[in-house]
Amino acid sequence: MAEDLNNDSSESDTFEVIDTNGPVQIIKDNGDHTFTLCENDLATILMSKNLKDTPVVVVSVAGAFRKGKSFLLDFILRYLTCEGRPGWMGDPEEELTGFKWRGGTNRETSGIWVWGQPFIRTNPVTGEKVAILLMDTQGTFDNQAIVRDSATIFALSTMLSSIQIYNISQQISEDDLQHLHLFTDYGRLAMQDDSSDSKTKPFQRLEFLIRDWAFEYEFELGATGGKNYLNKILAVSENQHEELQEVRHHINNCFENVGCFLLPYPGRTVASKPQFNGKISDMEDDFAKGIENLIPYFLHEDILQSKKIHGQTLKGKDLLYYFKSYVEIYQQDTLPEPMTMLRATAEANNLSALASAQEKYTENMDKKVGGDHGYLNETDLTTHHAESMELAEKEFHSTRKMGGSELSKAYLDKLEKYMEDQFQQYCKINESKNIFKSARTPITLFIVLAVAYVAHGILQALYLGPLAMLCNIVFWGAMSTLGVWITLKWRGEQPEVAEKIDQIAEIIWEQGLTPFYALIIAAGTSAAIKHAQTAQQRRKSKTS
Ligand SMILES: Nc1nc2c(ncn2[C@@H]2O[C@H](COP(=O)(O)OP(=O)(O)OP(=O)(O)O)[C@@H](O)[C@H]2O)c(=O)[nH]1
Ligand SMILES: [Mg+2]
Repeated sequence: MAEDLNNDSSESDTFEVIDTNGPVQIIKDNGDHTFTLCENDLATILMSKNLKDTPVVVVSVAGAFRKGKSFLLDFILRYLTCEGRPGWMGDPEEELTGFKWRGGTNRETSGIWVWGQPFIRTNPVTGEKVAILLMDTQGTFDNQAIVRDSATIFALSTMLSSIQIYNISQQISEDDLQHLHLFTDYGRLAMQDDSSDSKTKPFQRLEFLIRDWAFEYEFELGATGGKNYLNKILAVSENQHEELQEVRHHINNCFENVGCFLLPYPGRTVASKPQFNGKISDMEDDFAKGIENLIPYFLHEDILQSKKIHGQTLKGKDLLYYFKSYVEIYQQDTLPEPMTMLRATAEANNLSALASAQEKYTENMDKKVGGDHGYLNETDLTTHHAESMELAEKEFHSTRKMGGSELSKAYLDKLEKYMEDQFQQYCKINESKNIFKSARTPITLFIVLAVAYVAHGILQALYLGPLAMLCNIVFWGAMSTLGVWITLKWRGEQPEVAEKIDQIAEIIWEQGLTPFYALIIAAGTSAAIKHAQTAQQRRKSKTS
């Protein structure tokens, strides 16, 4: 039934030939929270003669770090290598090799690895010939990873596998479900495709694998106990909190099939002896039996299903394309940042404090500078802005927030920037209400034409013909500009031309009329003072 797959690179001679006789890293952790696809190495495997046009079954193991994922994959390897024949578990004294695994606290697997030699099988039920590809992943939440790293690896392995084995220690906690929710949603986001039918589930098969299961008296070991246990965990009831219900609905909506297998504790040697090298003789019998039952449950030829995306079966060459495009999506900045619950809550707190502080500012500004109010002089406007800022900042500080002062400071800066921007808008609105200012252009033009008219008359009387002519030109120039301005304003056309006229009028006003106006005011004031002094002197002399 099985065929040996020899990598024939004749059709892939654009790739540098690599040794595919063992684990091959296909996604590299760059150590700076970014990942790179090892395209050449992946292409060497997926574009090989036998795999390129063969539907692929991708078996992935993902979950928290240091929980025996690579160790399990090495037993899957033995099963596939022996084609599942009796005794496939091997010699009880044989060392366990394949994907690298070891004890200790430091992470072993980094990025994503696949076994370089896929296994060809034919499903006896469907007659479909498929190639099985084993995928080992970096554990989530190791001490070097941020949430995005874990989410990226988990999401990529879920998106690109047909069986995702979610490896969990001891029992399924709400935490495990929340993480699954976050990671698969991160995957679903990257997979979003307008052409896809939103009713089709994005992922195929999810298998919870519970290690060190200790409650055999409640749920028996193996797939049956696992199924019952999972039914209990994923049950949705009306009196459950909305958040719990949502996670459960999400899992059901994301995966076509969900299963669970309960595996017992492997014994102290496996769990904590540094000398342990994977010998079956060092394992508890129950555990070895569990492994023996578990792998056919996952990989029995009858239930093998090739990888499908949007309903389309993927062959080796298609999988290469999807790897490239999905990794690329995670390398861009277009996806939202997945966050820890604490960070997300803290950001939500700060955002809501920011929103209410912004509201406070606009509400208070509107009291004096809003649409219904008249023009406010510059000093009062600035004072009112300062008061509103103070009120808004007080509002921001009075809201309780998680995340500490550093995060809070970033939002306070945003608030200040918002208020400054808003203030500029308020200044413009206020300016537009200044009737005198809006009448400045016609007044200026009118004064210019009046002065030119009078000057023309005087200069003509003095026989200064050329100068009088110049005044005449200024008069008609000002008159027609005023006509154009009034027409444009009235019809609301070509505002840029009207604006240009306003600017010219402004210059004439500032340069010519304002000093003249100041002169008149000064002269008027000094005349008034003089008049008052004379009147006072007269009164004094009368009384004496
Ligand atoms: N308690 C317990 N330990 C196990 C089990 N299976 C394997 N181990 C031990 O777990 C340790 C880690 O095994 P690995 O396969 O390297 O774990 P991993 O999850 O791949 O680790 P990372 O690659 O670092 O994420 C080894 O010492 C194994 O002997 C199990 O079912 N229960
Ligand atoms: Mg590992």
